[in-house]
Amino acid sequence: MLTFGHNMLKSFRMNVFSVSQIRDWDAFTIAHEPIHSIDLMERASSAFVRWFCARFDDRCPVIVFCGMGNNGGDGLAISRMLLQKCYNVRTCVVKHSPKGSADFSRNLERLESLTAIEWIETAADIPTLLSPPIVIDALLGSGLSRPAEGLMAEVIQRINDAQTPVISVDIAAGLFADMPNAPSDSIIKPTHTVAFQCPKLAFFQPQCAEFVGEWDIVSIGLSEKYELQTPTSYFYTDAAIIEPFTKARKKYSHKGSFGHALLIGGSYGKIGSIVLSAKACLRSGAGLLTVQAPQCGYDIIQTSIPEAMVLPDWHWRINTAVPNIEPYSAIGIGPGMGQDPQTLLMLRELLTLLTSPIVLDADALNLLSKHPDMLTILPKNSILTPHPKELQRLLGQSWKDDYEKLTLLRDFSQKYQLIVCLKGAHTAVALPDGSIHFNSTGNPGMATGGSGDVLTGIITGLLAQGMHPTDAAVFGVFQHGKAGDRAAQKCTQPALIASDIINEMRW
Ligand SMILES: NC(=O)C1=CN([C@@H]2O[C@H](COP(=O)(O)OP(=O)(O)OC[C@H]3O[C@@H](n4cnc5c(N)ncnc54)[C@H](OP(=O)(O)O)[C@@H]3O)[C@@H](O)[C@H]2O)[C@@H](O)CC1
Ligand SMILES: Nc1ncnc2c1ncn2[C@@H]1O[C@H](COP(=O)(O)OP(=O)(O)O)[C@@H](O)[C@H]1O
Ligand SMILES: [K+]
Repeated sequence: MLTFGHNMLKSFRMNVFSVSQIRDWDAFTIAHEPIHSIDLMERASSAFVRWFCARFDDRCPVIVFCGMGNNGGDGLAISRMLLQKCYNVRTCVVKHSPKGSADFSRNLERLESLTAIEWIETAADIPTLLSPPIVIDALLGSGLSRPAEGLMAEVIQRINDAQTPVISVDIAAGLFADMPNAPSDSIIKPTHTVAFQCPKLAFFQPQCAEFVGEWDIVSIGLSEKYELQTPTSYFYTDAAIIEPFTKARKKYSHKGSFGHALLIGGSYGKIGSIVLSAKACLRSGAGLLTVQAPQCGYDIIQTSIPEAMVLPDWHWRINTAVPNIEPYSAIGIGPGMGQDPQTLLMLRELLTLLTSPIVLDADALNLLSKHPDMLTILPKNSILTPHPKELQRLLGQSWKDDYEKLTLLRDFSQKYQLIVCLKGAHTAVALPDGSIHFNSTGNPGMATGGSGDVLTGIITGLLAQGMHPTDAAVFGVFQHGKAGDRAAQKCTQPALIASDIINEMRW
């Protein structure tokens, strides 16, 4: 009867590899394509140059700072290509090592025949960045083996002090790609990072935000075979996710074909939360929706969402009644619900009745945090949508850095076999198989009361239509952010309110 059922996520995601996997990917491509490493560097550099030239014209003076590893080699090749396109380019190389990598040295020879290289051997050699050029940072890439120190740290500091756009090649110099830096480390603060082939884990960590800036991925044609055969736990959900879910509705489908969702929430003064969830749930395509809310919400919901049915609680201010769950294909609970002891009893009783996954948000999560024994009775693949504070409460502990946060998130999701959507920029969806899926959509305009309630409604609506819980979570998070992006385009980020996200939902 329902449209979706099996997990379609598998073939529509981008892998996020570790540094050592990226190194192996490089080597695999070199061996199997086959291609010489110097030609792969040429491919990477021209991909960067295409990105660059599409955004900055040849009137902008450019200064390329290079190290002596392969990231520096990229920088030298980028300098040559920009010179050949008539850009005004200076190339500075930081002499941090007696000898450069082989491909660095080849590119040095190639560039020296076109222009003079400025060597930085002491702090006195660092050029003054007075009339701000655009800086290209090819100082250090994914091969960073220790924090930048000495002369390298000095160069990084001087670039950061200059008020100028900085574009990092592959990753900002000094930033570890997949482990935490110390707070005192010297790291470039780029306006943009242009990464080769796949994002680095650091790009998704709030603590790395100023060391990443805006980022883009450029393809450099690394082996598809390697990507398919190499296991990873981290994935990036980009626009390709939409493809399998954009099927037209069948001609003779009817409202019964698209499930019946039940949303439980709202309390006196917070009926708006469940109204937002309800509207989003209907817009997600659910065939029917019932909302269970306290008596005080009855008129509000009937008036503001005539499309929804209402199951009023006998209690005026809070939810207390355990619903008959039989008619519903999915249930979402929590927005605006409050944490009254009677509501807790209802939640506990409801959980014992469930046989299929449920969506839990807001106060349902807070009640779970206070009574963690209930976590063990949640059906496998139930979907939790905490923001970081709610996650902290669920875990009963905080984390020392964002990398530890991901480990704790994964352990929690695997321990209880739950899907956990940790909300924020790049919402991280942790699945019971141990994988974590970072979202690509959304914007800071969505940091406004009610945005999360909208997400609960969307995921519940997708689940009600029979979508696999994994797909409902990852796809729902993606579409929620996408609608938020459309809304921000229309009304700007500060003016965006949660209702705008609902109004911009499209499938
Ligand atoms: N597959 C791809 O994506 C492709 C990647 N490519 C490019 O290769 C880059 C990775 O290159 P990479 O491995 O040579 O490393 P890179 O970052 O240049 O630095 C290593 C050098 O720096 C040194 N060093 C380390 N830490 C240091 C520190 N703190 N302070 C000072 N020195 C330090 C280290 O020497 P060590 O002293 O550790 O022996 C070594 O000499 C990658 O980011 C991308 O730009 C493309 O060309 C082709 C396709
Ligand atoms: N800076 C941001 N970038 C992208 N998305 C964001 C950002 N801030 C918040 N969001 C999104 O907005 C929603 C906020 O949810 P939540 O914190 O639960 O808000 P509320 O409780 O007010 O509904 C989440 O889906 C989150 O991913
Ligand atoms: K770099």
